[in-house]
Amino acid sequence: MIELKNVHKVFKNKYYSTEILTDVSFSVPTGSWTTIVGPSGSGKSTLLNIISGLLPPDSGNVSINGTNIYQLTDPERSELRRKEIGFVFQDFKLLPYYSILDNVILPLYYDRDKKQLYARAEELLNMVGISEALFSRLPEGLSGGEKQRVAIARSLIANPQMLICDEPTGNLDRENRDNIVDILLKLKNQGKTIVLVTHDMEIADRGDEVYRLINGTLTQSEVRV
Ligand SMILES: Nc1ncnc2c1ncn2[C@@H]1O[C@H](COP(=O)(O)OP(=O)(O)OP(=O)(O)O)[C@@H](O)[C@H]1O
Repeated sequence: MIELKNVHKVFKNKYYSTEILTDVSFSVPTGSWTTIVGPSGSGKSTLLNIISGLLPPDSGNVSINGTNIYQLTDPERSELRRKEIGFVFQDFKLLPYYSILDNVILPLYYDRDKKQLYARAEELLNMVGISEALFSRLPEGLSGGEKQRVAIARSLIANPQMLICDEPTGNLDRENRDNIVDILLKLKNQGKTIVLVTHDMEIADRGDEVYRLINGTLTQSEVRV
């Protein structure tokens, strides 16, 4: 369960002060899919960064399974992030000079048995529909949809409970988008908790809960988009 209570965030320096989140409270039950929509610049990525322990709020609480993540030390928070949260981004963020298989194992490269790690990576790549013929390619040899499927496999390498997805289908055509949505639904049905930001109203409709972020606050969408 992810819980945010009265989260407030201002970006400021000596020239400006911009209040991005005024008072955000919501919770995401374990094993559910929550979608966040909102205008460009409304603070959706900022909110994801706060939820995932990358950006402390100015006030308010963020807890994951009852632990206030900003009361943890930095190393404890990094460890929680590494083990419990998988990330999927619009631009895939695959490393260009590593093979597909190596991209998938990289998050755990230094602390797991390599043989087991490669076996798990192969299993994950199979699960997202990437054929073995692609395992040794560099990312540049893949289509956008394939890259995103590899990125999802990478996000699962540590078997995290949560997936944070920032516009995961923003660079994809309709067919690939639907394919990624199907994979995410399958993961949700396996018990993963998904928090997804999108501009695509058709995807928003696939989640269990939809929130709109407008003027610094989050409101639950009463009518499904
Ligand atoms: N580190 C920062 N310092 C100052 N302002 C920032 C910083 N990060 C984000 N912002 C500003 O906060 C606002 C919200 O940004 P954010 O990226 O969270 O919006 P978003 O809703 O995800 O936008 P989009 O849909 O366009 O990706 C924007 O006006 C952005 O310029």
